[in-house]
Amino acid sequence: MPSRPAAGIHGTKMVARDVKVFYGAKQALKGINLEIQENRVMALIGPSGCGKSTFLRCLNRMNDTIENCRVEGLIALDGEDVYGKSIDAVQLRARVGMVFQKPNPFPKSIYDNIAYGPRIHGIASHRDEMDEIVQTSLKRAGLWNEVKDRLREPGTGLSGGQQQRLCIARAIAVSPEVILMDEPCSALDPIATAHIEELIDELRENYTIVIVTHNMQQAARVSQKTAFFHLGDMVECDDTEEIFTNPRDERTQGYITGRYG
Ligand SMILES: Nc1ncnc2c1ncn2[C@@H]1O[C@H](COP(=O)(O)OP(=O)(O)OP(=O)(O)O)[C@@H](O)[C@H]1O
Repeated sequence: MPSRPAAGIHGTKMVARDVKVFYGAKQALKGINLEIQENRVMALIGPSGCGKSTFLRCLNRMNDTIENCRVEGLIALDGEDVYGKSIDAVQLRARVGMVFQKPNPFPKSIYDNIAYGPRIHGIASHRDEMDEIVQTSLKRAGLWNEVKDRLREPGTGLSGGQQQRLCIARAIAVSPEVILMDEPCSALDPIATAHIEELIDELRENYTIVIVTHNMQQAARVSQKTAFFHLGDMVECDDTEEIFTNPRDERTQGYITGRYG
């Protein structure tokens, strides 16, 4: 296996500058500045309600779908403002895919769950090409061997852990550059969780990953960078090891030692 690139040589994939988010009159994010490096996993941690999911949803404009939500500031992908007028949110979400807390396969076959995105984005023109995409996506998500003989069966018939890997395969099928994961293991048992964590580690060779997690061990296991959020602020962001062994801010220290949150 080729050795992983050393820390520090990863380019910046996404940037947040002074990002503020409001739900009606209530401010949920107070001016977030963050850089997300490519081919790395960034974990977003912090007490419930601090704004982790809100921030994650800014990165692929999922907040657009929430009626009273307003976003200010800059979010850039490869230097381009994702809220810019020329950016189509559907195309953006193909580049910045998302996996949710609860596995949410479509009520379709395993095959069609994967083929759905490539179909609507016109990615495959022939059946053979689509078969190839389905197979590659399921392989990358570590699910192929378990489902290759039942591709026409419903995705909802899989176990929870398999369904989550199906959702990851579905995200991968449209060749995203960034994958956002919002507590992807919280509905899974420890074995399925270990499987997803291994997968995340493999996926970072090809994708940039941002994961929200409440599980501190998980953040420590899967991420190279960690950002700690508190009451709508991003308090500190550093190498994961540094955050967990030598945090600079006492709020981070309080959270990782379990004093609150
Ligand atoms: N759709 C919404 N409408 C109104 N307020 C919202 C909405 N979504 C989130 N909020 C509020 O914004 C703040 C941040 O919420 P968010 O879900 O981003 O936090 P979080 O850190 O992801 O929390 P958790 O860890 O509990 O999932 C909270 O005060 C929450 O109540």
